Amino acid sequence: MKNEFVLQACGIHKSYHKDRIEVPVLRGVDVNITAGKVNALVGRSGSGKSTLMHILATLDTPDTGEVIFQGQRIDNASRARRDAYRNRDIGIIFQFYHLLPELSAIENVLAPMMIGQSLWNYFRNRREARLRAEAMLDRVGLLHRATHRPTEMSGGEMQRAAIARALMTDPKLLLADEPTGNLDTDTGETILSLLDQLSREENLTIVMITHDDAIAKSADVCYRMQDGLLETKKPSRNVA
Ligand SMILES: Nc1ncnc2c1ncn2[C@@H]1O[C@H](COP(=O)(O)OP(=O)(O)OP(=O)(O)O)[C@@H](O)[C@H]1O
Repeated sequence: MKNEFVLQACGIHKSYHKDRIEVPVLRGVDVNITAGKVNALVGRSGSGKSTLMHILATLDTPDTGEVIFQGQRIDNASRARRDAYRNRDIGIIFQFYHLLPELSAIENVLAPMMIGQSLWNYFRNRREARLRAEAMLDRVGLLHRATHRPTEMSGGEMQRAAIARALMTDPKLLLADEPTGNLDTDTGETILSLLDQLSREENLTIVMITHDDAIAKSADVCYRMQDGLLETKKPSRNVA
């Protein structure tokens, strides 16, 4: 089926080396990320979820194996192509938001455009970028906090700002590493519903890493990381 899987990884092996001892983490991971769905990668702490996410984001390279985005290999693509993939094709959000403390919410949303000068080419001019930033803050329900700095926002608001920043280039795919890991249960649920809504309304594919089975079960598709391998795909909402 064309485009059923927006992102695929096959035969991913990854070991770390510490004090000349090999620490195998991924031992042949295969994953097919279903387009337009919320895909959860669940596993206990230390099982290798973040390692896999970094490889999917091309922030790290596998020892062996392939990462394929929209049918094209991305793990061994040129540096320029990998940069474009990270900066435009996908959005990334993290547990601790990674906002710059001295910038307001809207400046944080615009920050990747300021730092990566080439990203300015994505917009015709600064005004267009600013309008897009305002629209994305509005999309995540944070426009009323546009001028607030991170210390003047709640955890949920900071994560909304990070989501708005990730949406700036209209990515196909959002990678989320424990997006609710630093939030209380209720705030976490509102962020999960926002991600769910974005997936359904914008046809955005979401890959969400979590150690929490309850969160994983709320996803459309769930994969479990165990002993360096990813268990077969299951429709999580049907799992007891
Ligand atoms: N740079 C490194 N050098 C050596 N070992 C590492 C390194 N980074 C991670 N590890 C080890 O690799 C394993 C997997 O780490 P990873 O962060 O991918 O797990 P995780 O499932 O995301 O865990 P958590 O849910 O606690 O964040 C862990 O046992 C960790 O100690």
